[in-house]
Amino acid sequence: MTAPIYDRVALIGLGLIASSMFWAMKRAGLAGEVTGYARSAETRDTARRIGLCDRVCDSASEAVADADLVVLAVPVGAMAAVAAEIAPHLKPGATVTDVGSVKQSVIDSVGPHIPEGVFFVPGHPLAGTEHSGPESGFAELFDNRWTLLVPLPDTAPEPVARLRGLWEGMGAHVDEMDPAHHDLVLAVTSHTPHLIAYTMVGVADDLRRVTDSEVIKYSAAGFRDFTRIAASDPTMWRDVFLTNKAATLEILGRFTEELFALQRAIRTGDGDQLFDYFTHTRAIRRGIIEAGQDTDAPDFGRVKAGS
Ligand SMILES: NC(=O)c1ccc[n+]([C@@H]2O[C@H](COP(=O)([O-])OP(=O)(O)OC[C@H]3O[C@@H](n4cnc5c(N)ncnc54)[C@H](O)[C@@H]3O)[C@@H](O)[C@H]2O)c1
Ligand SMILES: O=C(O)C(=O)C[C@]1(C(=O)O)C=C[C@@H](O)C=C1
Repeated sequence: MTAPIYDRVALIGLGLIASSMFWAMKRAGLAGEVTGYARSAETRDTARRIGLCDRVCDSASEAVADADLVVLAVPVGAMAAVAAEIAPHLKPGATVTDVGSVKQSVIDSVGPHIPEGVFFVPGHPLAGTEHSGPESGFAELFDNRWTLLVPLPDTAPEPVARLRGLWEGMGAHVDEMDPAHHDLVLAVTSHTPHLIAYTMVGVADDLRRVTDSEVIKYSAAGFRDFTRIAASDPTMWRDVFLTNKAATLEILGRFTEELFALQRAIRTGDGDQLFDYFTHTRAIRRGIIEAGQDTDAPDFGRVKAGS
């Protein structure tokens, strides 16, 4: 057990990420008292029942009063309203952070509500599952995963370093990034892949009458992964695409160009083009594993051994 990094932490929104943070903070003794608030009474009741948070409050203002760290863990589209609601109740010297999947829009919509004397350090843990709600969290979610902090240029270093310490204590590796770069990188690695998964599952569903239930019965690993991802929370993902519009449209444009090129290769029977393309992408995957950037990968040992 380490000494607490923050005496009082307030979690606003009690879903997958907030509940995982609570269990991870408790695991390592990183916070004194943790208060929590969620909009629905049902979620607050569930939180009380499962011991999520030391104190579940019936208003956001009560939860943040006297907190040294306030974590906004609601869908990106709800961040601004929550920030406006808590702003008058924040303690001078406190830090407000968020865990939203998009950063520029959170900075633009939350930033103006943060009072003078309160620090705002946006963040994003690159870890999640397709599950949501207060019962979906677990202490190990952030272990060995990245969290990106996106501090504003004029933020003092101390609150950033302290928040970094919290994430490291919860098991994460931490890096800093500027918001535009964050949003572009995530459009490639997370947002567009989710859209592709949603689309592929939609296509399979359209064909349901033709394929009967075979799509599910004979589901190969690739499609099963798509269905898992496509089960993710609709509110969260609606907000991601509405708020990271430019970057996802840019990546989708490039994606469809590549897709059309492959479609043409299939139609014209250009096996060389298909083979070269797949050889190239296989090399990218192997490069990631050889660089030790995905040690969780099941094929880590095999690729390392050169098979
Ligand atoms: N799920 C993931 O994989 C993942 C990963 C990293 C970051 N994120 C981001 O973390 C944030 C939370 O995601 P999650 O997966 O924990 O979601 P979740 O759906 O599990 O939980 C969201 C919580 O916010 C509450 N809420 C919604 N609107 C609210 C409002 N206006 N006021 C107060 N509470 C409100 C909900 O009731 C719920 O308790 C999102 O911004 C998301 O983009 C999610
Ligand atoms: O593992 C999953 O289920 C996720 O989708 C997690 C995931 C991702 O795309 O990697 C989803 C959204 C986030 O903002 C961060 C992580």
